[in-house]
Amino acid sequence: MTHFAVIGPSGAGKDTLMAAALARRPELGIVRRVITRPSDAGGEDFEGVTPEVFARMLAEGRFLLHWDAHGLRYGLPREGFGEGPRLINLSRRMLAEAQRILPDLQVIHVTARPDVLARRLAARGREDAAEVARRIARETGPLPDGLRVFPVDNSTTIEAALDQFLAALDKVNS
Ligand SMILES: Nc1ncnc2c1ncn2[C@@H]1O[C@H](COP(=O)(O)OP(=O)(O)OP(=O)(O)O)[C@@H](O)[C@H]1O
Ligand SMILES: O=P(O)(O)OC[C@H]1O[C@H](OP(=O)(O)O)[C@H](O)[C@@H]1O
Repeated sequence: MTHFAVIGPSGAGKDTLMAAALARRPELGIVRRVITRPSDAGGEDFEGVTPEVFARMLAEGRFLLHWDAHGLRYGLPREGFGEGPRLINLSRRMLAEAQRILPDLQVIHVTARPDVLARRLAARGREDAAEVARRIARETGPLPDGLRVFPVDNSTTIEAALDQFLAALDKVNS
């Protein structure tokens, strides 16, 4: 089984590309995240919980990995990992820890030009303008060494980025 961490700045298109890849490669699974965000927020398919419920799940050892970002808490439930390859929408800051826990970890790094990110986040409308600005400004530093990283540029069309994304998946699985 191979684990693919899908990383990159907010608005780069991680969720869009993961969903599109799933439609084309049915053997893939996506780890459904637990997030302290209202369940009706849209975008990815996730489990929305209150901070209290998140804290309880954490104390019960329910998460393989968890992190905080954008004023929210994110958890990857252990039951989301099973047979078959998995796509994982992961914080860039979690890569080193994820690599320790999942030694076969491969990384798909989705990026887009900053002006494109800003336009897409504004159009998505999930966050207000101040939060969009904070997301654009967020820096996470260099990626850790020793990981196999496949870059995907999603500055133009989703089809062009999906071709790069699927090529990365196929390279690992071939
Ligand atoms: N190539 C593209 N062309 C036009 N719009 C796109 C493209 N890729 C993604 N989008 C749109 O940009 C917005 C951001 O994409 P998405 O939510 O997939 O990004 P993300 O990386 O998962 O962001 P976040 O980390 O904030 O959840 C969405 O509204 C999506 O429909
Ligand atoms: O900036 P870094 O640390 O890489 O990522 C932090 C978090 O930001 C995004 O959250 P969301 O999907 O917009 O809620 C990513 O999915 C990730 O979980």
